[in-house]
Amino acid sequence: MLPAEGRRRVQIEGISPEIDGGRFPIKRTVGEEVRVEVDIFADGHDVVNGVVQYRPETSYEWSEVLLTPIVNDRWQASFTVSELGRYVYTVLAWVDHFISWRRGIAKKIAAGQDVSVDILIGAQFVEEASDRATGNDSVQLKTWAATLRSIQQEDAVILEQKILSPDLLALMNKYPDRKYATTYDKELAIVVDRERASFSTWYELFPRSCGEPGKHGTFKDAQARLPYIADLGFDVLYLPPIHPIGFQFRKGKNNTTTPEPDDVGVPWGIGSEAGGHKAIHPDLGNITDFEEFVAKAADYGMEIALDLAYQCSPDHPYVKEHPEWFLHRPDGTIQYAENPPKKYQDIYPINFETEDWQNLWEELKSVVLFWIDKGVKIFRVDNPHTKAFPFWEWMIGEVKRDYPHVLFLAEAFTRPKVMYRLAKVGFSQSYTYFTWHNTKWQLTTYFEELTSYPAYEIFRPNVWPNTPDILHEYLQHGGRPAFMIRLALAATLAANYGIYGPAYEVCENRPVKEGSEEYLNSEKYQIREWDLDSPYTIKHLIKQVNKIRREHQALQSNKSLKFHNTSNEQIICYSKQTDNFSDVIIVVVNLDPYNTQSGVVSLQLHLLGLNPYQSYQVHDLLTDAYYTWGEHNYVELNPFVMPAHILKVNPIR
Ligand SMILES: O=P(O)(O)O[C@H]1O[C@H](CO)[C@@H](O[C@H]2O[C@H](CO)[C@@H](O)[C@H](O)[C@H]2O)[C@H](O)[C@H]1O
Repeated sequence: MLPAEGRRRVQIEGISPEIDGGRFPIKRTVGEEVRVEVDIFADGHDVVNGVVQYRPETSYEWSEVLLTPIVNDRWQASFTVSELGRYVYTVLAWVDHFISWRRGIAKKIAAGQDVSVDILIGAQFVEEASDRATGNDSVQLKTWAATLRSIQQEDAVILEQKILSPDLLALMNKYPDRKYATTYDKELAIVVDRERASFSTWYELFPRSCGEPGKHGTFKDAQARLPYIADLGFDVLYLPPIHPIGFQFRKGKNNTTTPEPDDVGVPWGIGSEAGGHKAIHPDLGNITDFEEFVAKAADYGMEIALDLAYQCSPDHPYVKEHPEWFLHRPDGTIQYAENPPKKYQDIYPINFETEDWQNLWEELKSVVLFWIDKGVKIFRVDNPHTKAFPFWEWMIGEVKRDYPHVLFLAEAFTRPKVMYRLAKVGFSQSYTYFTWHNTKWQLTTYFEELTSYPAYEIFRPNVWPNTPDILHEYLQHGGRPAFMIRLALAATLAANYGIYGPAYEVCENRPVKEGSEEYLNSEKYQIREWDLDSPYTIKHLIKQVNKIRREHQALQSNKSLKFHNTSNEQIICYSKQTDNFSDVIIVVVNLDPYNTQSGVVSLQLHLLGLNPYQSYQVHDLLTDAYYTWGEHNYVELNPFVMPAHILKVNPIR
């Protein structure tokens, strides 16, 4: 069968970014640039030309930006996304007969050949363009066509001046002949989020631990903690589930399955007679208290992130009202949830293969809409990898269509492909393996992967040195210096990071038993009191580091992250900078929490916009010291004093 149009000679291939053949969108935040690269070429020697077309998905009008050649038939163009929501982009390319003609005639003139017929051909192209143009441009092009026709072969100077005039070229570029243009056969999507998606500083807090000693804390008590958390410089306050907690199979302190009558249970064991995912734990307060809490947090510049844990305690109303949403075993019981080797005896997982999946999906979506209505704009999603991918793609897509400012953080610690897929189906941010990566090699290779194509386009890392589930042995054994080191790394390697506090700032390091990553007397199972004024706390460092992040744009994105050589395996060095080098930050960290380490860091100065033959000044934003640096620099860091340098580069002009 003949193609509908066989005269489209340009081939378009190798477009980037394009995720899985265009199946998934890339991610950007408002005001960010999208750089598109593509191979375009045609048969023969004709010159090709092309544009990247882009538009918000809801608009019918394309904007265009001209592609420029890089090398070897590879072209590039960049554009900026300025609105929240989804955009699409594609490529259009054509054989440019005018530019091909111009290039050919230039060579012939240079070789002194007769170009009288070529001039007439060019005039014809210009005339045709005048028909495509309107207004003054059309008049000008007609004049140009007449001028060309009047040129005599003998007028060598005029010949060159007129035919090769940049003004004529600019005018012709406005009206190319795209009759036989090739359009890339896909429109590729972009999800454009608000800035907090790419730069955020999280603090995880159990509100029930904010009360008077020995009493269950309320939202009102937690409200009193807001100035402290805001003062430390956090802008997202994440609360573990705030719903009623079940009684059947409730867990006791330290994850025992034999609770005392006064044990408070685990917040993730959601649902009791008092309600399910749309209810508030009666001991925390009521919906009005919650809304007040959200508003107060906003007054302190913080957003509340709510935990979205789609699972039910055996007492959850869904278990009675929708038994079909759970998988019943032949004996009629429901298997409790697991994330091997962890056992969650107090919760039932939802069965995403239920016959009634449409109603289930709608109900789960309604949970999100319910809390959006109460002022929540960020959801930290518990264990998303244990729920079906099609559900997430649908639910997040639906929610973001109407509420494009809403963000979802995927709390999945699982296989890399699964984690990336969750990001592709819509999660705005993702937890990472940072918590377990402590060596220079691990950190370098992992962050190089996260900041390279294609991960960079889809996966926004949110790194946590600790969580209520993970007290890494590095923190267990490394003492206060270990907490300082991991904080400095998290806050500077990734634009999104968080800590589980106050356990972090008070350097809580006792595991439930040797070899376990679980905390002793974990706040997941009991109310805890924390000494926020202990002399051991690292809150001053946290405050300082968060201030540095806010004041330095270089640290608010991951895209420029580059690692530099160091002569000592215990010392890691990396840099970040803004596109125009207005803000350049070099970070050096001693990874050894036990010993002073020293060595030489060798910087790739061209990556930092610095002249390799000139020294420059660095200002340590942690200690306020100044040093004069060059390409190779000696460093010495005592982890008991300050295990890191965060250096602002001041070029000497
Ligand atoms: O499975 P993950 O390591 O990703 O952990 C997340 O989900 C767990 C289940 O929701 C949650 O576990 C906690 O709640 C369970 C249900 O109440 C309880 O059985 C577990 O003992 C408790 O750790 C975990 O905190 C969350 O981060």
